[in-house]
Amino acid sequence: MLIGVPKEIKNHEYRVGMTPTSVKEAVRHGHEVWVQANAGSGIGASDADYTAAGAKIIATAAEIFAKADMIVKVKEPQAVERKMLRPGQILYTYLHLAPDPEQTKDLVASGAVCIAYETVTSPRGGLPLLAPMSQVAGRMSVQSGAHCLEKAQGGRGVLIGGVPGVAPGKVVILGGGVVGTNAAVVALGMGADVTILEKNVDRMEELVARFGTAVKTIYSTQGAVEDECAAADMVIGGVLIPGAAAPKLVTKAMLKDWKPGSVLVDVAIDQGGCAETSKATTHAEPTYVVDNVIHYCVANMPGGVARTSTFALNNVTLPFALAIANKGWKKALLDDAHLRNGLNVADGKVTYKAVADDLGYAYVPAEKVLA
Ligand SMILES: NC(=O)C1=CN([C@@H]2O[C@H](COP(=O)(O)OP(=O)(O)OC[C@H]3O[C@@H](n4cnc5c(N)ncnc54)[C@H](O)[C@@H]3O)[C@@H](O)[C@H]2O)C=CC1
Ligand SMILES: CC(=O)C(=O)O
Ligand SMILES: [Mg+2]
Repeated sequence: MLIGVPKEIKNHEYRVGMTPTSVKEAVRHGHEVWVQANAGSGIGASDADYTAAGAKIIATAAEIFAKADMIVKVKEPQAVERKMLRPGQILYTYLHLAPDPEQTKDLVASGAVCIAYETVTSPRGGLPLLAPMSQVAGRMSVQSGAHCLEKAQGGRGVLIGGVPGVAPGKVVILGGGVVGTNAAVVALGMGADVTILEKNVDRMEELVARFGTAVKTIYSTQGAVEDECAAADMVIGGVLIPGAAAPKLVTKAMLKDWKPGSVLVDVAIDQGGCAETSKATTHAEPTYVVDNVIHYCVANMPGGVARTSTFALNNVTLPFALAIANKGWKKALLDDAHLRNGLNVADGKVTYKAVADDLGYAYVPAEKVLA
């Protein structure tokens, strides 16, 4: 199979779909890999590194999209990339379609086979191709939020860990999954006062088993969200209903009760965000203020630490990329129900129920497209 790796073009997105090591592995399995010139420059991988791994360096994305059987990316295809997709071409990347009707419309129109990293599942539960980026974003969220709390950034002027004699800042984490757990690791490491709001009782038991009494867990209701967030210096949004638009836990009306200069880091923004006032921002302009609350809503946070993120992502995406390339997408998806859960759009049909429901498309199960 001819695998194509274009350079990412989203704002300040420095990750790349395949590392030289991943390319070498694909070539070893008999595949041809075309990598766009400079695609790896953001992670310190040169064209020479890719050539040494067996890739062919191609000048433009257009040439890659025109010929490749499978496009391997990181971020959802931007409008100019969507125009280049071809019927039957495989697109393997993050998509986050539920909050993105424009992208969904274009992917349906393209006739391409669109496999979303974020909905592939695992026999052990969870979302294995989302998890490493959630680990990164969760850890980064506290680092970014702490920076926003500095006065020069418009923040409250609170040092998140406090000092002897002065209480630490209060960090409230909405959702105790991968983002939430990793945010807690860093917030606790910095000495913050940490509370996690969660809906899943088993998950709360796991959090307590892991962190002991160092974190407080509270069952997530609207009242709990109101009370805890109003007392917080930093709120981190890490809720998820897989594939669906994020639930709006924080209403605009709630913000008037929040501390002036407090910060909301809405990591869930790639699924639309968990606050009514959240809208996606970029690394170039990561924040804006609503009702004296700083909003940090960068939809590709891991792109900011592209080296760590690219290697972490490739660790989990490569085995499935090889399965698709070795067997062809239909057999790979028929053989593996968990990879099949990644199929969001194929042959002009929406094959992921939450996306179809949220955006008003007819839902066609993946099994029907594969029949
Ligand atoms: N902005 C960015 O750059 C990045 C964003 N993300 C996003 O972060 C979000 C969270 O991802 P993960 O932690 O991997 O998901 P996860 O599935 O591991 O955790 C989500 C948690 O939210 C909980 N939850 C659901 N509804 C809730 C509610 N009403 N109140 C409290 N908790 C609730 C679930 O029980 C679950 O434990 C996703 O939207 C993901 O796409 C992930 C990586 C990077
Ligand atoms: C998960 C995601 O959206 C990202 O890593 O950018
Ligand atoms: Mg997005």
